[in-house]
Amino acid sequence: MLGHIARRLGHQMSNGLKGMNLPHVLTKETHRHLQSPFDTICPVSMMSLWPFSGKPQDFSQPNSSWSPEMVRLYEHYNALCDAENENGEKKRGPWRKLPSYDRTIKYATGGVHLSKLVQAKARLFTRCIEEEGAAFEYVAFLNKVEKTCVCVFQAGHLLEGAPGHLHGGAIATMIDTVTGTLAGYLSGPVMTAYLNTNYRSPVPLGSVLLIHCALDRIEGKKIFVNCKVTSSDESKLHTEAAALFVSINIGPLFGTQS
Ligand SMILES: CCCCCCCCCCCCCC(=O)SCCNC(=O)CCNC(=O)[C@H](O)C(C)(C)COP(=O)(O)OP(=O)(O)OC[C@H]1O[C@@H](n2cnc3c(N)ncnc32)[C@H](O)[C@@H]1OP(=O)(O)O
Repeated sequence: MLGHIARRLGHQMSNGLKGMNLPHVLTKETHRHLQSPFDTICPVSMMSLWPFSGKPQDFSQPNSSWSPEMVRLYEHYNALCDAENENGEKKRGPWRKLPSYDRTIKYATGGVHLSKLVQAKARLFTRCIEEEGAAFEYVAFLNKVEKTCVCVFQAGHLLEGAPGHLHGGAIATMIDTVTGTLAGYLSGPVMTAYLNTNYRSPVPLGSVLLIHCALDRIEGKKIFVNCKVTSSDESKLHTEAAALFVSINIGPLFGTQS
């Protein structure tokens, strides 16, 4: 969720801080890191790099643990990120590959709840196991035109629930992550209000899955997103979900009142 805040703030920066009173939203330390020149419009993929002080590692790149099926699907969706115009020139396609880091905003205070030590050690849940291939290997692609997001997910051996099969909580975690990512890209900072999950068929550990999410509707502060988890060839339905996200004021997350 904080990743969305970073992107949202990056967006606000590139739009001349319209409607956002930064001194009230950000801590002094965070504010110090906003000195980088963000007055030019940045593509979404670049915005998400901000406000890290160094270049963070993008964990949604292929590594040696990715199965041939995982790599094939990655390449398939990656190819959709580029399109050609009528002159055969390359232009941006409707899809964007979303980068994925192991933490959210480095300088967020975490409100009043987190000690400095906890803040320094905080890691995004889905990226907290360092061994490649052991847990959540995934890459997500966003289609802003269609308001959809697809994630290619390889379920590692540390995610066992029923013997030899993927834990339902791990599936829900990925659904929350991908639906939350879509809601966040469409509406800015959000929190999950509910995530209704129906498990239709078990997932063998090591499987490669497709997680398809689509915007259902937006009603004021509420963003409704549907999701389907299928086998990589889409022939088998594993899980269905419906999620509600509510737009939030990020002030309290940064330790300010509003
Ligand atoms: C994929 C790779 C990329 C990875 C990138 C990294 C990102 C990872 C992304 C990970 C993502 C992970 C993300 C996470 O895991 S977020 C962590 C899990 N979620 C939480 O902890 C949220 C806790 N709850 C809250 O904070 C509040 O209750 C929220 C913010 C949700 C609502 O606040 P609040 O209560 O103050 O709301 P309101 O009074 O303004 O009401 C607004 C409207 O909403 C309706 N409503 C509210 N609740 C519900 C409900 N349960 N069912 C049905 N409706 C509900 C309500 O009736 C009203 O409707 P209306 O009367 O206006 O019609």
